Amino acid sequence: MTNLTAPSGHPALVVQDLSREFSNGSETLHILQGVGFTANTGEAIAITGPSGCGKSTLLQILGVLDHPTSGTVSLEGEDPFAMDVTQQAQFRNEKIGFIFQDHHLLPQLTVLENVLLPALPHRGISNEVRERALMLLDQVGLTARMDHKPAQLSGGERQRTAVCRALINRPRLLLADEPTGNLDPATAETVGKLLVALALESHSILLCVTHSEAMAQSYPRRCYLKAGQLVENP
Ligand SMILES: Nc1ncnc2c1ncn2[C@@H]1O[C@H](COP(=O)(O)OP(=O)(O)OP(=O)(O)O)[C@@H](O)[C@H]1O
Repeated sequence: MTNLTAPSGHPALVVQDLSREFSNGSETLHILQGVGFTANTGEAIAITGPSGCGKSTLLQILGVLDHPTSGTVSLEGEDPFAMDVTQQAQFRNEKIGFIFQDHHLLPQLTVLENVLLPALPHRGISNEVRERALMLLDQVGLTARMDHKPAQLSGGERQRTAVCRALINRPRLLLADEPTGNLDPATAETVGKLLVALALESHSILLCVTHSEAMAQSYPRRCYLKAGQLVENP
């Protein structure tokens, strides 16, 4: 399914037969129905599909913020759903980066402090971590803004900060849910390109849910979620 292989010869991310059901009173909603795919380090995959088909649900499961009804997920050989909640929290913090439609920055912290935040429980704020934060901020053009608070930034600047924050720990898996959905088309294109470039440079797997056909077309690999199934390169 993929061209690249991880050093071990196994795909870095293996998703098998993933299902998710929700109970709404007497009704059972079958949202994901046997989703399976593999991805390797350095891959960027766009995920599209109709509203309500389960795109966010899939990202929530892969980000260990939700759990599957059945099926398995393996990231670099680790199964997060075989872990207890403390191990899951550590796994999430160390291995996964998130970018949402809304920036979710903490308003009382500066841009730099927001970017450094995920490193605190993981590695602490060493010189190396601080240098990485400064390097990321430089790459997204926010060096001059690093002491500003989120309220002082534009929407695009806030999302660029969120991209840096998601990448500070060099996550193995970067999950982006409509990351440019609140931005105007030109800013969306800029932020979208930065996201892909920085994810690849950080050797992450990027999974990006988008409603933007233009953004999806710019990805080397595209998947479509429909009727609970994930289809490659529609
Ligand atoms: N906790 C829950 N309980 C019951 N139903 C849920 C729950 N979470 C999600 N759903 C349902 O699962 C379906 C898929 O939701 P999801 O948010 O994953 O879709 P989506 O493809 O991301 O949609 P959109 O493109 O509109 O954001 C929806 O019908 C939603 O109502």
